[in-house]
Amino acid sequence: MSQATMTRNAIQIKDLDLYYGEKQALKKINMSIEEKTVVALIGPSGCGKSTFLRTLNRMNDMIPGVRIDGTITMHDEDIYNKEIDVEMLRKEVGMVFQAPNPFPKSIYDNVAYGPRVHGQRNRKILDEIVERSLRQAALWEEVKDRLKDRATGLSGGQQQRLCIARTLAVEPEIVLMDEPTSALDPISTAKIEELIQELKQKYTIIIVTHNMQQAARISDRTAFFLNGELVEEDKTERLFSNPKDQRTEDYITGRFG
Ligand SMILES: Nc1ncnc2c1ncn2[C@@H]1O[C@H](COP(=O)(O)OP(=O)(O)OP(=O)(O)O)[C@@H](O)[C@H]1O
Repeated sequence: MSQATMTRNAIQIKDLDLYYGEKQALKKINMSIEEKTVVALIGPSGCGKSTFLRTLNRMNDMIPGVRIDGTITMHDEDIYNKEIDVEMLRKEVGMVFQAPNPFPKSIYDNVAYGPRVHGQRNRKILDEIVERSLRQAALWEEVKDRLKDRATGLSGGQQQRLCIARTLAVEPEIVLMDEPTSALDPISTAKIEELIQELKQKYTIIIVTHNMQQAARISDRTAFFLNGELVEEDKTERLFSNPKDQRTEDYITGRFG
């Protein structure tokens, strides 16, 4: 097989069940996610999209009463294995949240935060990481002359790109995004969507979105969730033009949701 056609899974999910106490929020989810693709998770409110996203870097571990069965494999290792270092996992699988949440620090310190936590103290290397990450997040030109300014003074869209830069600074393999544009205006949303297209050359991106048009615009594959089940997962174009399951068809044509 030639290099160009060789694909590798970034992460593989097998028979995943998740319970919040008695309530089952994810039911036997099976999915393989290829590296360097954009995967959109869609479905009506409460269907389990965010819960599923959070299982991929063990963010649900922090919620009391959560029980998880099944396996999630990255590099041939189950990320729920007791020996896994969860901090390292979250470096490999970064996350960007719905509302931009920069730390009340300078722009520079926000981006340098992760590398510093992981032991990087060399100023020159930190400078390089900060510039590279801000460039990757398409924010460098806008902030290069005010890196010492407080991040909270940036616009919402700039703050969200800063949060993306902060995630990229530790060189993750996978970036999880939970409705990253829902708090942004249309221009900022367009910038983030464009950025996601750039980022997939280097990263695997898994994004929860309420917006089907957004899923259709930016993702290679789309997964439709309903009541904790993964109903259908396919190439985005195919899922929207020729869904296999009646429930997917009903959802994408707006019969419920
Ligand atoms: N911390 C929690 N404790 C108990 N139940 C929860 C918790 N978080 C989510 N749930 C429940 O799990 C189900 C799935 O929720 P989840 O937030 O994953 O759905 P979602 O598809 O992301 O919804 P939305 O689009 O509204 O964000 C819902 O029934 C929700 O009430």
